[in-house]
Amino acid sequence: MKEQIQQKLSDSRVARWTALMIVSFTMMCGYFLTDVMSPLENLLTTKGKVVYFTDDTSISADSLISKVELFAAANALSSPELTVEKLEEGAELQYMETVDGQQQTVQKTISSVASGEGWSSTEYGFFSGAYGYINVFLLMLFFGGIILDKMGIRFTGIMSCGFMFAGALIKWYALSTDFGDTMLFGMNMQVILAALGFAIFGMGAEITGITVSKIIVKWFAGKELALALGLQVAMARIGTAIALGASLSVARMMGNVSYPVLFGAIALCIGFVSFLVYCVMDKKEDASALAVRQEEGQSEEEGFRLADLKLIFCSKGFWLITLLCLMFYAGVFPFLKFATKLMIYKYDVPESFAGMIPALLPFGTILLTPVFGSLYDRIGRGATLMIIGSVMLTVVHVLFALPLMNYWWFAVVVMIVLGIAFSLVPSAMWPSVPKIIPMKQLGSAYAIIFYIQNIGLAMVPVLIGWVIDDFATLRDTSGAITGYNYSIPMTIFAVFGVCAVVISLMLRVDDAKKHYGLEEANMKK
Ligand SMILES: N[C@@H](Cc1c[nH]cn1)C(=O)NCC(=O)O
Repeated sequence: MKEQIQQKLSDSRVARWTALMIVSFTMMCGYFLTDVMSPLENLLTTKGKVVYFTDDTSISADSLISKVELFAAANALSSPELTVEKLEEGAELQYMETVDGQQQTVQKTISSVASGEGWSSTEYGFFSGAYGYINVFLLMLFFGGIILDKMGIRFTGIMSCGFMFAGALIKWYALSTDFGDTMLFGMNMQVILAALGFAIFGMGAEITGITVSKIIVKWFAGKELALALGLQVAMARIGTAIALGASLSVARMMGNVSYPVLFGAIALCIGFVSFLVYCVMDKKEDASALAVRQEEGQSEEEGFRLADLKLIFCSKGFWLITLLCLMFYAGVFPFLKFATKLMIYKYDVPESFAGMIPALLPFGTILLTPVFGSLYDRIGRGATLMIIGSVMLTVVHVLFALPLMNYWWFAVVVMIVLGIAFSLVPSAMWPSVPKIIPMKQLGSAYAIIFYIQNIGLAMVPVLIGWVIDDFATLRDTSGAITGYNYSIPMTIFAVFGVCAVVISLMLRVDDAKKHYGLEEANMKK
């Protein structure tokens, strides 16, 4: 009789790709919630109601009312006695507007009205950075990695999904509640509570992120690892793209910024259930791996010891990857938080389309990240891919900073280039970590990288929000905001790009010396 050879569940193609799809779906829901507020920056930073017209222009309700009344008075028309309540879908209004430097009478029809929250750019920056506050200041990501290596994938994943969901609910509650003028720490209570929710969500999202990375390495090591990591990132980017492309329309349709968050929380609930399904597969994988080890007479896998962290901390290659991650992602994710408003004020894109241009970036990466991942699996050249991506990031931000080519199509082209850069670096960076750090310490290694990365995700939006308020906001003599000059904020993003280029070059040199294998293919022939 032929002897049955024991196999691990992950040796089955169907099983490992199914596991990948399930956990990637959970991550996708998390990424949706991470960026769901980015297209709402203009709405959040406008006070009172915002009126959207059928020609895709928008204006604050107060400013519209005074324009309509001024027009009626100037033309001896009976006063329309317009109030905010009367501004509703379908209403037609006439007033004077400056078109190409000339005063013209315009007639517009309202398509929707949504409530602005009146936040300052500084408050928006504080809120956007909150994603990383608990991770960084309470060292939760660092502990999250240790919990992952000590307590295992199932416990950590369920815990972190729970945090994501709880944080999303708090954020939704804050945005759907009117706190009046209640202030806390010099900021509106709504901003503080929404930031708290986002901080708890961010802790959950990051710990889920390292858990999912470890899951993929567990199922795909020695197989299609970079492709699998690339596909997971690609699915996550679908979440980002939907958030950037659809969030404003949902807020406009429902009349309030809280609804996109509510939809995200519902999606996350489904993502949580899908992670529970994965846990069943994970248990079976562990049982089959144990049976293989027993059959082959191998001893129990050695557990994680705190002392093992020394190996991580002493690796120069690890620190270079970590710093590259900090600089590269500081130039991308925080940029996305401000990109929609950049499109409105620098490239004159109507607000209803403005989110579509940043949404091109994750859409491009959906295809390209797995393509570059598969390239890395088969051909190698990981360090080179990271250098090229970092150079592209720098060029893109320099182009955004320069006061030239302020055409929407140019913004589209530049955003596509950024999409390529944003595919190149992650598809090479994440699969490079297991080449430097062994599996046993991988949870902690990813956690430390994410920890340092989160310092950028937490601080850069705060910095940019403050810079926009103090150095980029253009005002008329009465102090009213007339526009924004994005040169300084975009120069700051370009500096992160330059740092990423220098670090990726150093990584390439270090790889040549220490032979991590970053330039070699991942797949064993
Ligand atoms: N640590 C995450 C950061 C993040 C930001 N938004 C959602 N997650 C990360 O780096 N993920 C890998 C990636 O390339 O998205």
